[in-house]
Amino acid sequence: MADDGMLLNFSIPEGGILNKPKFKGGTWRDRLTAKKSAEHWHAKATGRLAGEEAPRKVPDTKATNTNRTELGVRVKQISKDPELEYDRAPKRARVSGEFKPSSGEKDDADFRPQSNANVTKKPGEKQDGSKSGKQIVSSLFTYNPVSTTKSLPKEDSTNDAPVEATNAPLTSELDTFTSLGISTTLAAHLLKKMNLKAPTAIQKAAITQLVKDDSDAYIQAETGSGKTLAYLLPIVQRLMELSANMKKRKVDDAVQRSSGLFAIILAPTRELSKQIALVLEQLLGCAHWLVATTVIGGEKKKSEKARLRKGINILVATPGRLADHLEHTQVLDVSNVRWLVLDEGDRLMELGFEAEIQKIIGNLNNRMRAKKLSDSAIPGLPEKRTTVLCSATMKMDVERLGQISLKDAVHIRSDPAEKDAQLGDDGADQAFLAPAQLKQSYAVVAPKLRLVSLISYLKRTFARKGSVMKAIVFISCADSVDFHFDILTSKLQDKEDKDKPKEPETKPQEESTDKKSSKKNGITQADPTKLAVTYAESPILTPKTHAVTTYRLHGSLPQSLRTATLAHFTKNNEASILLATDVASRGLDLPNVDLVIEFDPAFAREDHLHRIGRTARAGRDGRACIFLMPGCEEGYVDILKSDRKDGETGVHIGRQDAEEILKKGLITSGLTKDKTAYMDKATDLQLAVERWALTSPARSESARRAYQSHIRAYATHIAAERGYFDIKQLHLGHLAKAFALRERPSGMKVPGLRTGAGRESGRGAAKVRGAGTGDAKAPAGGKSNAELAANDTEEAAKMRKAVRAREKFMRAAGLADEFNLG
Ligand SMILES: Nc1ncnc2c1ncn2[C@@H]1O[C@H](COP(=O)(O)OP(=O)(O)OP(=O)(O)O)[C@@H](O)[C@H]1O
Repeated sequence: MADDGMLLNFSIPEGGILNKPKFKGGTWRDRLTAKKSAEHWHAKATGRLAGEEAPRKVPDTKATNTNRTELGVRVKQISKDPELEYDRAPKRARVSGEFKPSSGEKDDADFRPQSNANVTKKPGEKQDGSKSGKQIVSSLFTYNPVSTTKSLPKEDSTNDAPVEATNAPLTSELDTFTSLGISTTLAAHLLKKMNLKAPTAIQKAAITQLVKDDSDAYIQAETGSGKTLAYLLPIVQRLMELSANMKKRKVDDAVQRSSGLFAIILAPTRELSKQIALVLEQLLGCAHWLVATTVIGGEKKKSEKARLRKGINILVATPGRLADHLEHTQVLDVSNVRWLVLDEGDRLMELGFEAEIQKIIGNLNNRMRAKKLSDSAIPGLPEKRTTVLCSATMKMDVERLGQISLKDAVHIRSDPAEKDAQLGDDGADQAFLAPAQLKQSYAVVAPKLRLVSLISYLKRTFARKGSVMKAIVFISCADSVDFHFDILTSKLQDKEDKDKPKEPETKPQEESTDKKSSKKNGITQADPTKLAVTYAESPILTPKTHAVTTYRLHGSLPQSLRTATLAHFTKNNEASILLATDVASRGLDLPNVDLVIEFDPAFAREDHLHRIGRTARAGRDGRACIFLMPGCEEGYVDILKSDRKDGETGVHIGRQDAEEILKKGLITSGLTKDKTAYMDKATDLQLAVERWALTSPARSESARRAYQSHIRAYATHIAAERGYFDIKQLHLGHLAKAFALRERPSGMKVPGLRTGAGRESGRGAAKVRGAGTGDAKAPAGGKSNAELAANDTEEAAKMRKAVRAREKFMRAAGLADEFNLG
């Protein structure tokens, strides 16, 4: 037998005959190189390198750092298993089979599959993705946090059941304005000129009390219940009576503008003051001898003085401006003032007007006393001044305002049977609720999907002509409003135009592809990236059948522009969306608002109630949807439930998730069988937005600013609600994607996160996020999570203080921006 024919009866272990050597000594780099080299030769020996690639293990997605899926983050994964360890960019995968890298893109790691686990295959697609169908790779849909309320039963099925409106005019034949003590002249005017047939419940209660009694009053009723007329009607009625009496006694012809100032209405903002003045003007149409005006700043004091000099009977004012006039305008005589109304009491206090209000009340008291001593009071004028405090919500500071301004006040509510408003432990009003007919829902949307979900939601909302006329989208800060306005009013390119020369870096930042002015539907279309432009048609939302116009409103816009924008939005009878900060949350009565979207949740429950109260007014229907992120934010649903009269039963709060929103908004033909088509569409949309942001440094900068301001604003949620909106739980890297950013901007100072601590979206952020989950490890920099949390609280408190100081400074400096909250 020849040697070469000898059989050796050895069993070869599966792993090969070469045992994996243990490497000792040297630096970690030497050890790693030696290990890799051994593995290489081992693979060669087993024939893998000859033609096929060694199969890479699919990493355990749970055990890995989710941040590696971030846009622009070079993939680096550390695992205990050396076969899973790699530090190289995996191959680019095609998105929708069409995506090619943009020359302007810095890093495209987000479009690479990190592992097979990240690849969603369509039915019929080959396992290796080499394809018969398209391969969808979307980092938008990977590593998203899981919703904690997904398993809850759907509650919106009962949403269609008709609910009786709680802020509508009364329907009983007995409830007429005249039955409350309003004169037939005034009641006829209400009917004929203002189309108001019957009072609302709060009007019934307030008018009955205030037309016959001089006691102070505290009016509290839900949003959109007609509080403005509840205090204006009795004042006008009483002044008309005074005038009639003077005529009868032949003391004078009647009350006229020179007879004196009888009533002052204070409101926290110029917008609100103007709105009140408008309603008052309409009312005075039947008593033209009574004259009203406003002193609200924003125009020269000289012209305000001139109007005051001519004589007025009713004054609508902001506290800062009135206090100023009381000090410097001699001609302003307040000795006859018998009605003082403090509208939106809690807002007046929040904006720091306590000192001004105290000054005004002190001044009124002094002048009234002096007049009484001089014995020249107008006959028939009440002896005592009536102060009315008006608010939809009742917080600690409203109580404080009540202490300053009211004496033995009567508490007026829509339903006298309702229990008295009580302050909860957190100072929140337990009795205040949203109008019952308002349909509320929440959308659970992961941070990465927020932008595409918002666009999809709006697309769906305005798809059918006439279904929704007006929507307001609340956004936390001015920078973010500007950023979203720019996106919604720009023409996003579906695909990258390879032939188009890249925009030079030096090109003026304001220039955009859709800058030419045009006129459509009476609305001027212009370059929306210019701050002076506050409304423009929205190409991305406009279906074939009708135009959709997007507006923006925030406190950083000049007053004249804000006023003009609101006026235009009010008059626009076509589909329109207002993107706004909380400047639009209080008191504003914008007609025909069908939908309120809280894209960023409000900083406090009261603000949330005021925001959603911009719809479902005076008995009309309305819908409100709040975007919440999976995780702790979902706990906020309990707050939503407590907004409802039927809160205990926990019904009528609809739930939607991103998948549903994207499907409904992006898949227009219901025929598609492809269950993942929405992912394709959403990815394309996200890419289009990112390309749009990359085409100009101005846009990239705007995105970065919006992102930073958003995070800072997030840190200012009130302490009682910070459990739901915990900045330490915020996935900063994922959130960057919602601002069209491919990575989290570096060097950003986030409350609770030191600059540089999270060089990349993953690391620092992950450590801080761990704080909320009891992770005891000290984050980079040696600070404990508790310290970071404390820092966060301090930072947030500092920030709030700074905002208040800024507002105060603006007022004091005569920049007079009482509304500058954006
Ligand atoms: N009696 C009535 N009948 C029908 N509509 C009314 C009546 N009274 C007021 N309205 C309308 O209701 C809307 C809301 O009124 P108003 O702005 O006074 O509400 P509000 O209670 O002050 O709301 P908010 O708390 O949000 O400031 C207005 O458009 C107003 O014209």
